[in-house]
Amino acid sequence: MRRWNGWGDDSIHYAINADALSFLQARIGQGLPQADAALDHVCQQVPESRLPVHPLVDTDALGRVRHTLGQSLPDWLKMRFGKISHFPDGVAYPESAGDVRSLLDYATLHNIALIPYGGGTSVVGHLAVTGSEQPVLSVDMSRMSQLLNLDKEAQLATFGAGVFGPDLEAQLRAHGYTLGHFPQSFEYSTLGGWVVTRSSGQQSLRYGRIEQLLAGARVETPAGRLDIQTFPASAAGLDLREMLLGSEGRMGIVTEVTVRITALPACEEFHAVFFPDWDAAQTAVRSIAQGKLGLSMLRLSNATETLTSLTLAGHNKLIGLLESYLRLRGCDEGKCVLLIGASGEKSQVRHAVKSALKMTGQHQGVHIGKTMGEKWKQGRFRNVYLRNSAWQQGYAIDTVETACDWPKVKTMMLSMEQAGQNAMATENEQVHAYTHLSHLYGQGASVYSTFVYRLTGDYEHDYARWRRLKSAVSAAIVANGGTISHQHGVGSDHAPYLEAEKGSLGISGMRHLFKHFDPQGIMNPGKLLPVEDVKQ
Ligand SMILES: Cc1cc2nc3c(=O)[nH]c(=O)nc-3n(C[C@H](O)[C@H](O)[C@H](O)COP(=O)(O)OP(=O)(O)OC[C@H]3O[C@@H](n4cnc5c(N)ncnc54)[C@H](O)[C@@H]3O)c2cc1C
Repeated sequence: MRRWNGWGDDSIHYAINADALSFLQARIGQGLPQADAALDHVCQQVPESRLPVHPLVDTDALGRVRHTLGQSLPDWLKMRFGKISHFPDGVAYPESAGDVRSLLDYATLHNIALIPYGGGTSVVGHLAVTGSEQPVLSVDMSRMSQLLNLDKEAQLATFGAGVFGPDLEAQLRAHGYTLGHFPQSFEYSTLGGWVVTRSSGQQSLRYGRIEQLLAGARVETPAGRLDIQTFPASAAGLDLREMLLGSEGRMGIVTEVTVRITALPACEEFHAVFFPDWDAAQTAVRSIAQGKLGLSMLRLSNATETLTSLTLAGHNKLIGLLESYLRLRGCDEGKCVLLIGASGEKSQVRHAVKSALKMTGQHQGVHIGKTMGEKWKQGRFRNVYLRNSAWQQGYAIDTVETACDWPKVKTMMLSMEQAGQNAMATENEQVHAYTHLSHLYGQGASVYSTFVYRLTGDYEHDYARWRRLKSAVSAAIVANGGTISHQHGVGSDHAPYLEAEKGSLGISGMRHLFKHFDPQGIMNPGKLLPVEDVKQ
């Protein structure tokens, strides 16, 4: 069963090996294992629902607890410490666009705030119940998950928006296709969620971000139904897909999505290349990205992330042998690992990998074959479970990400890590910070930093620590000319930083757009734009 206060299935445990634990203890100190609040106890805190009766609305406490929060660190703190101050008043599970329309009419009539709920994997507070006089209904889309149409000639597939990643891929695979969208949250996130948060999958270099995969959609808004038609390309004025992408549930509820699919690749390979230092590695990946070689993935870890991954991998002897070999080839302390993925016809894959390896070779890259890349592929959705095990050992793991142009990438990486470490230095606490470039473009790259630090066991204290680290790293992103999010979206946690990026005219344009579709301001208030903005 899905864990209510952490990541994934509660029968899956992925322990941190003893060496990795000692490594962490040596860097940031011994963790303080935490006792979690019991689900029963939290259910008892759920207040009486303020919702009028509706046949689709369920007000039972367990369902409301399960739909209260997402997966950000502050969400975890609230769930683990049992400190949830606001719950939705009910949950609805629509099965058709007609059900969604009926819920919108009900919400409009009774002035109820609606929070569309996909898979609940948001890491930026998209699902938070803000707490006001207005009752709140969570609309869980998971029952709208069918493949509704498959046009093989145009390579388009239409799904109910609540379809989860594995189900979507299984339905396509049965016909020989893939969407190729694999965010790390793939197992528990949904197509509708991907669209409205502008998600990016690990193999976006081949398949594109969700922006490129989205062909059309059906959205039920308080003002009526919006059908966004599919065209291979169009010069007919503004592109309505762009209004939906990144709308974070503020425009309406997406009920159907049509996506561009690709025939399943005949061949897929993941290779690993080590570089002696960051500068050589960054120059190599920039050249590869700008060379448009037809790869599916490039993922470059900095030295600390490389060391952390090797330690977490276990297999001491094998890693020891690998490190001796790398040392002989000039990659010692400071080495950085690059994973290279390629998918397609065998000849395409061979050609793309060969060209990439030629370029890495020109920048002192040492190719070590496919084993490490294949291991990464096998564990790519399992590694997330480490967040649970780290928590049990008394450590918090948080991530912050951005994207910026190539000339800013290295400074951005160093500034983000430093900002996170400085934020904790006031308490004399150490932060284990490391970074990778997760998505690479000709113009620049996403910069994705992870911060591991100790929990104190006190909710207020841990929340204040998170707030301080998040603010410091976000300020560093803005100061260094990055976007406040490359792939996680805005939600409530990034909303204060949006104006720095869009400008006041841009923000008021968004405000007016949402008001057009949602005149009463009932759709996911307080996310993306502060609540009062929409009502102006
Ligand atoms: C461990 C982990 C790893 C992650 N890795 C990645 C990654 O690699 N790439 C990436 O892009 N993101 C990643 N994320 C972030 C998250 O998975 C994405 O933001 C995802 O797109 C959210 O989808 P969801 O279905 O879970 O949406 P939810 O979290 O349920 O909702 C997110 C927002 O979308 C709205 N929404 C959801 N469905 C609909 C709908 N049908 N109509 C209207 N609004 C809707 C909600 O109201 C909310 O505002 C990760 C998160 C975690 C926890």
